[in-house]
This record gives sequence, C-alpha cells and structure tokens, in this order.
Amino acid sequence: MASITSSGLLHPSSAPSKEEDRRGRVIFDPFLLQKETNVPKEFLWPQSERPDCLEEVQAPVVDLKGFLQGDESSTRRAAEIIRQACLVHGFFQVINHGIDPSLCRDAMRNADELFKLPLETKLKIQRQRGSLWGYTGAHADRFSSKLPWKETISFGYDNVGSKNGVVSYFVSSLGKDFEPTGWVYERYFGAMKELSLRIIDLLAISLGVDREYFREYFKDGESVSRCNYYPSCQVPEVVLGTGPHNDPTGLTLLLQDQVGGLEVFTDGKWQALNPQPDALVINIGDTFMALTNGIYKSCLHRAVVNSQLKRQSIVFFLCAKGDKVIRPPEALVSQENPRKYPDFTWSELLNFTQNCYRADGETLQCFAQQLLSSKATK
Ligand SMILES: C=C1C[C@]23C[C@H]1CC[C@H]2[C@]1(C)CCC[C@@](C)(C(=O)O)[C@H]1[C@@H]3C(=O)O
Ligand SMILES: O=C(O)CCC(=O)C(=O)O
Ligand SMILES: [Fe+2]
Repeated sequence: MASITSSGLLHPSSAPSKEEDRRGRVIFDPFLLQKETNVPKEFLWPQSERPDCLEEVQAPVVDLKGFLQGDESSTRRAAEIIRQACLVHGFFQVINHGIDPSLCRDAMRNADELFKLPLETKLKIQRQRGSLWGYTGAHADRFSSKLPWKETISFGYDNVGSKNGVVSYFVSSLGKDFEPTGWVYERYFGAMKELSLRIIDLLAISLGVDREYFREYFKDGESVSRCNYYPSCQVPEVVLGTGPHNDPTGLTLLLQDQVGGLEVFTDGKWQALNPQPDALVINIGDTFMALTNGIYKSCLHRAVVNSQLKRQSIVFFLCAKGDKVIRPPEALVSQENPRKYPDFTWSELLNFTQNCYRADGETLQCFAQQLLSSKATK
C-alpha cells in the first residue's frame, strides 16, 4: 500500500528507486496538498515564469449567429475580426455559437463530480504512459519539476471510427453508473467537433483560400478533449495551473467557468483573458499556424490559480487526421513568404509532445529542427 508523503505526493511504501516513483507512481492529492503551509518544491516555477499579470488582453468577441445561418455580410464581418486577431495572437471569443447552454452546464457539472471522486476511483482511469486518455494529477507521473497545479481527465473524440467511444470509455473504466456522464461528453464533444469545423471554414474564408482545404485535414481527425480542474492554492503566486505553451494542435475551443485564470502572452507581456458569460475562447494551435505558413499566429498562453476558488475549464483540441501531411495551400507560399515549416504529420508532432518533449512555447520550432536534422542524417 502506498504511503502519503508530507507533501501530499503519494509514493508507494515499498518504494523502488526515487526515479521509478517519478516515472510512474507519484500521485498529486490536492485534498492533502492544500492543507500544507508551503507548496512542495516540485510545484515551484522559476521567478521569471511566475504570475505577474496586470492587464486584460483584447480578444475580440465574434457573434457567429449570422455566419451559422449563412448570411454573407455577417460572414465577411466575422472573418475580418478573426483575421485581425489571428495575425497578432490567434485568440478570439465566440458568442451565439449554437452550443446548448444546458449541455455546457452539464459538461461543467459532470467534470466537477468526476474530480470530486475519491482518489482511488480517479486512479482507475489513470493516464497510461504514451497515451493522452485518462486522469492525471499534476502530470506527476511524467514530470519531476514545474508541476502544473491541476488535475486533468482527457479522452479522444473520433466521430468517424469508434462510434460512442467516450461512452464506452466511461462505462468500461468506471462502470455502468457513469454511462450518463459518457453521453454528456459524447454530445458535448460532438457539438464541439461540428462547431470547430465551421470555425475552420471561417478561417479559410478569412485567408481567402478554398474552404475545403483546411476542412479536409480536420474532418476525419481524432481530437483531444480535456477537463482541467485547478484546485485553489495556498501560495498561488509561486505555482502555475498550466505552464506557458502554444497548443500543438489545430484549433482549441475552451469553455471556462467565471473564475478567471487564462492568460495570453502578447504585446510583450502576459495579459488576462477574462471570462465572458456564454462565450467560448478560441485559439489556433501550432498545426494550424503551420497550415497558414506562419501567417496566423499560435500564441503562448498559460493558466494561473488563486487562493480562494477552484477553477475549471473544458478544452476541445481539434486535431488533424494523423497521417495527413501538414502543408499550407500554395496561395499562402510565395517568394516573400517562403515555407516556414517542413512537411510533418500530426501523429509525428503528437508523438513528439507525448514521448520526447514537454510542450511549451518552443515546441514547433524544436520539433521542426529535430525533423530537419533527422532528415539530414538519413
Ligand atoms: C496534444 C496535447 C498535449 C497537451 C494537451 C494537448 C494540447 C495542449 C498540450 C499541453 C496542455 C501544453 C502544456 C503542457 C501539457 C503537458 C499540459 O500542461 O497538460 C500539454 C498537454 C499534454 O502533453 O498532456
Ligand atoms: O485552463 C485554461 O484556461 C487553459 C488550459 C490550456 O491552455 C490547455 O489545456 O491547453
Ligand atoms: Fe493551451
């Protein structure tokens, strides 16, 4: 039976080497951690990366109603607002997006209930090495420092291959009682997939390229869905809920509660992207930045925590079909704007983030360098 260390990091009592604990058996228990006066050293971030945010980012709010109804002038207006945001930091918000508010509430409530389950129940769906699926506490099984102050539950969403994969995941791993939970996420992520493809169309329009070009990359992809749970922290100024990173994926659709904590690095400083009721936060990821030949920017962002309230977000990461070669349309490549990134596939980039490199603000550059150097040695 494992023993609880003073820091709330669970180590097996018959601990093999310290390294083996870190590799697979260290567990983050916020219930215990929050009782500690200090924060364990594993969660401390360097002074230069600690929260210091004082301003609010101008992430434009796009009303999707007219576009979703096929109104051409609304579409042009929405495309132009999105274009201006994506040329700078790649973040914008959408309202009148058509996702049922009660479905959003159900998704948030179910996440709250999942994270309040006893630790041993959550460990029944503990993320396995090399997979994105399952529960993680602070990624303590993957990393040994700068641990994020969060728990996450992630799963894939595939509307092409394995039908109702989320429902079967919940039932097979947690039992029949969790079938309703599985259906909430099946419906929620299904709605997210549909909306994300419509926004991909709008991005194509904003770039003046064929609408089908980008859709072809994403319509058959297996997307990543993640529930983030950020417990309050007794010393919030020395930790981070999610460290600075660009999403390596295509397009991110984020539902957040009204607590606040998402920050975007733009204009040379960290700026808060404060919650807007009924809005979804959208940002483009590295894969989509590469598909635009760097014209649209995937942007550094992070999540901070606070000392009073827990915070939740539910993130849908639209991913390209794993084997499709990521290559921008010819219209976006020119002598003035030559190819910025080598050909790659999402499978290769995902594998890089899961098995070689902790995603941060330099992921795509490091990945591209590794690709080019491995090709040069062949
Ligand atoms: C493909 C992915 C890897 C991460 C989840 C999705 C998109 C965002 C990535 C992540 C959130 C970036 C910050 C670091 C990370 C390890 C995390 O804090 O969760 C990243 C995710 C992951 O590798 O699990
Ligand atoms: O929870 C948030 O506000 C941000 C989370 C995030 O950036 C991520 O999970 O990629
Ligand atoms: Fe992110």
